[in-house]
Amino acid sequence: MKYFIITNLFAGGGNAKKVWPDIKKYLAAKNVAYKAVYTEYADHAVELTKQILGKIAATKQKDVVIIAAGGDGTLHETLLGCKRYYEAHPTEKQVPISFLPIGSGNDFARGLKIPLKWEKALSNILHSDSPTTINVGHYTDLDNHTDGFFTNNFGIGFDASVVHLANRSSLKSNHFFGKFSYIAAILNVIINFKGFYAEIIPENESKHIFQHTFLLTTTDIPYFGGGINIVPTASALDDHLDMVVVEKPSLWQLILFISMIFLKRHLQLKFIHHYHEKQLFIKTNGNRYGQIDGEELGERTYNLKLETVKYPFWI
Ligand SMILES: Nc1ncnc2c1ncn2[C@@H]1O[C@H](COP(=O)(O)OP(=O)(O)OP(=O)(O)O)[C@@H](O)[C@H]1O
Repeated sequence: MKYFIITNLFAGGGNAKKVWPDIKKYLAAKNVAYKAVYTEYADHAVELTKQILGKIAATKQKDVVIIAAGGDGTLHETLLGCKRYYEAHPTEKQVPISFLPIGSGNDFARGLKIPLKWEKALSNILHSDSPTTINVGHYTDLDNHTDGFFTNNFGIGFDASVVHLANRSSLKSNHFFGKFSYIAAILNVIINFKGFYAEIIPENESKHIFQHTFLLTTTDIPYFGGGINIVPTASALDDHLDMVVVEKPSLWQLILFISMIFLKRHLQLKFIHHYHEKQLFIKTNGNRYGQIDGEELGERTYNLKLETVKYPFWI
């Protein structure tokens, strides 16, 4: 087996850079055939993936795996690179994606029970002998006819506003104070957030309308936001997506919501709506922040179709 490793040394607030020399030593000690490439800017992993797949096809290499080594953002870009490459080359055999979690949140690893310790995760990759089909999230923007994919979640509202604010915080780049940028952003959003209008159309159902939406997250895995178990029953192995809509809570409802998350019983609360569907449509009014796999989508309105599509993973 040969491994192509797409490495984001900036993942995990410097953690990836710290552990990378040990990962290389581990691979050398086990005589693993691999080639590592490094991301040099945001979105670079998409291009690197396409280039690697092009070379694999041109040299007719078999028994190859692409490993995304970094955080969920690096995995997201690697999946996008693969999907875009095979859209252009539909007859080629799809190379499986593997994930070495050396980022910050690592929600995909938590969701798929990939060990968070890199030694164990890498050992599992090297001992795996066949691909597993994962149903990743796929969205189509019905307004501008673009599309994209997500391994974890697509969030509109609260979670996306937190990602947006935290990314702009002067604390974020500090290795020690980085996590406080999220706490500060969460408090800021809780105080200032205004609920927004959203329409949800589950498969074969009529429209559900929410006038004051706080959180509208579609997820393929149980976790979001770096380990928050938002839908404990979600699974990337089935062909369904889970959506959680939280109506703007009062302070006591918010406290109840957070407490119930720890007990994994928050989905029973009256102001929380849970959907488990093969296909969902979302329409929102007013500009709102969006996030996809923890990466910012900017501020806009949404008119989306959401479903799953398959891709082979090496986990
Ligand atoms: N050389 C680079 N310089 C700056 N940004 C980069 C570079 N390489 C990758 N990036 C960007 O870094 C961002 C974060 O990467 P990633 O998600 O892998 O790590 P993380 O945020 O630490 O982990 P997680 O998403 O699991 O919390 C991504 O948006 C990616 O595009």
